[in-house]
Amino acid sequence: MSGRTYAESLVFTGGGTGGHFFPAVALAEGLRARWGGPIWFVGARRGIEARLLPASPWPHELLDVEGFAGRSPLRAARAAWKLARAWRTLVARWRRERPAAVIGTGGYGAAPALMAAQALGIPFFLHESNAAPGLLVKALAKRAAGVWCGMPEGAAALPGARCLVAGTPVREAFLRDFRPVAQLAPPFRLLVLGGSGGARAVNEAVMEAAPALLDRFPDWDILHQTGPAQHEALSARPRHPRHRLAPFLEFMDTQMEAASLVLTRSGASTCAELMASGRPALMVPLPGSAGDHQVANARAMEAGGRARVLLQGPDLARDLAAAAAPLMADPRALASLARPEANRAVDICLDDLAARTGIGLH
Ligand SMILES: CC(=O)N[C@H]1[C@@H](OP(=O)(O)OP(=O)(O)OC[C@H]2O[C@@H](n3ccc(=O)[nH]c3=O)[C@H](O)[C@@H]2O)O[C@H](CO)[C@@H](O)[C@@H]1O
Repeated sequence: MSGRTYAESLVFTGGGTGGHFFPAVALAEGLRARWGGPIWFVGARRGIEARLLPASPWPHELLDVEGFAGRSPLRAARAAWKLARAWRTLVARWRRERPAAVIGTGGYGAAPALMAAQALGIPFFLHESNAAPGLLVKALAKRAAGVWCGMPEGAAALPGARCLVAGTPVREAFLRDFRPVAQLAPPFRLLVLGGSGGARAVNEAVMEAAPALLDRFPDWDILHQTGPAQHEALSARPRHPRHRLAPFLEFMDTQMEAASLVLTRSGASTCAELMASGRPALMVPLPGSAGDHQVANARAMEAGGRARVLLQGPDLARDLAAAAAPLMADPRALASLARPEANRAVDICLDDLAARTGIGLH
């Protein structure tokens, strides 16, 4: 994509996980409908974006960078060196081809572009989905032209920044009416999600609990997203004939629409998509996520009457079967946990972008 120029473009940067990449896709899709100028993506060569951007319509650049969190000193030093090299490359290019603004949705892949924008005085915006902001957002928030937060707790954790509570943007496939849960007919579907990378503990627990649950509830089947890394090993194991596995689900909106109940981790994008599609959830937050934000996300869903929360303990398979059984026993009663709410985050963020930069959007 190096034949195209960054000049006057809006650059989206974010990734590593889907939770950091898909909000950028959602904002870019919304922007495309309201602006005729060039749009770019900048991400990491080893993030989820490296798999998804080549098949997308977006011009993009993938940088050789890696994360710092939890690394040994040696690997952290290598990550710092790669970050500096990617930053220098972008600064050199953007001096000649100056973008109009840069929008970062977090993750290590967003660091070089956001830091390059800061160095060159290009206005930049941040989106933080979680209740507890990530490292990069904390480091850059005060210098950002605007910080768009998924939750009020995120804004409260960033004093001195120009925060706006906008919600978490969802892709345009989620900006529509969904068939109400109460209208679904047998076979009812339990959709198991582990976030963009899959969830090892949830996978193990579901493999163990599924046979008895499916025998007990003959009206149900299970579609289980394992994550690409664990798919092959899990596929080789015996399982119930109504238990299907998939490494990654491409059309998450239609998969959610077909589900009567979603058993899931509580990453911010998944929460936003469950709200938009009005699907009831049994949430098993990732233990030990930064600032315990997955527990905060799940509790917020529960407080909104949209989910039950199950904290991961030593016998997750047993706990999960005990929590799922009463929900599966009465699928129509699940409708009381289904509270669809239209997602307006894309427009809220883009209106702020227009107001703060003067970029004309229709
Ligand atoms: C382990 C980890 O670090 N998780 C974090 C990561 O979440 P992670 O990327 O796992 O989770 P999220 O739930 O936020 O987002 C997942 C996204 O991937 C999509 N998807 C997922 C699976 C699939 O098969 N197909 C598909 O399209 C979902 O529809 C959703 O848009 O970023 C989130 C947002 O900062 C955080 O809240 C999570 O704590």
